[in-house]
Amino acid sequence: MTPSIAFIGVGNMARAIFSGMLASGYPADKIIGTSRTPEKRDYYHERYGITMFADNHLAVETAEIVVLCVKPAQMKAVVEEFSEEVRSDQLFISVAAGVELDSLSHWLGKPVAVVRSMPNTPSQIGAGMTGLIANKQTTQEQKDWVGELFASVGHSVWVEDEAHMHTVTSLSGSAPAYFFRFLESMIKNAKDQGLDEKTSRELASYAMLGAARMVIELEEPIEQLRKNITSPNGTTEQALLSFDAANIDKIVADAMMACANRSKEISNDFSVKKNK
Ligand SMILES: NC(=O)C1=CN([C@@H]2O[C@H](COP(=O)(O)OP(=O)(O)OC[C@H]3O[C@@H](n4cnc5c(N)ncnc54)[C@H](OP(=O)(O)O)[C@@H]3O)[C@@H](O)[C@H]2O)C=CC1
Ligand SMILES: O=C(O)[C@@H]1CCC=N1
Repeated sequence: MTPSIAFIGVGNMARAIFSGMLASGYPADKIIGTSRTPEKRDYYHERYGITMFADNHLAVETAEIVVLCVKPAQMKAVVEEFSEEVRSDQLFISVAAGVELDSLSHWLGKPVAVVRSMPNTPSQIGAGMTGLIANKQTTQEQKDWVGELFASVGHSVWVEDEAHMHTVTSLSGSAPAYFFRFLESMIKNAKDQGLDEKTSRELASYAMLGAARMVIELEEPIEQLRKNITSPNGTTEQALLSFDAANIDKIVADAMMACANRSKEISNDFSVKKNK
């Protein structure tokens, strides 16, 4: 039987996941969301047909699976507030950056299955990528179910070491924003060169999609795929020389480390272990 699933805190990430689930056939009457804002509750109910509650207690009481989608700084207060309602047969999935399994388990107040995930917003169109790690209370059956849930909105990988979730955040969780930022720069330059916005957007985004599909679908080294485009003394070579002159490896490494380090800071700020 299809389990009922509650999203606590419907914002960008919750919407990306449940709209991907709906598109892949998950019944709307099995999806609950919560928000403190009446207009948002009306909007999500009307737009997606899901049940929207103001009351997190009611959502947790009603659901078999609870997906925690509030901001990291809100997580402790939100979880502790409904912890009385937590049942030991429920499964909790957090999407929050940096918030550790131990902290979530502690705030939930009883031994219960908890999965920490790091999804990304392309889940909204079934093209998500999610990193996952489970606590020891999570059964293989529950892990399989979580795998299926994230498979319905894209792909997922399990990691063994929770420290790797910082890397996952910097590599796939936040990464769509890096690519959007790169596209924004490319489109801006194409417009500066005289092309219109719509044509520039289409050309740049299909080039990005095509490149990503080649990496995924052809089992060739990425370096070789790059070399195949780079004619000696041709046009691409000049662009790549310009990237190298600006030290692209350092630019990317600095950005990814800044992201991963922020994830570590969030972990430290909310860690039950470290703040005992
Ligand atoms: N956006 C992304 O790309 C990704 C985000 N994440 C994680 O997802 C989580 C949410 O991020 P995001 O969706 O971007 O943030 P949003 O601000 O878009 O969504 C959070 C939502 O939580 C709701 N909320 C806050 N407090 C409560 C409460 N007490 N009860 C019910 N609802 C509440 C807010 O709605 P209201 O004020 O109406 O209640 C808000 O819409 C974060 O922990 C983030 O780390 C993870 C991976 C990627
Ligand atoms: O920026 C953030 O904190 C969230 C987590 C990963 C993507 N967005």
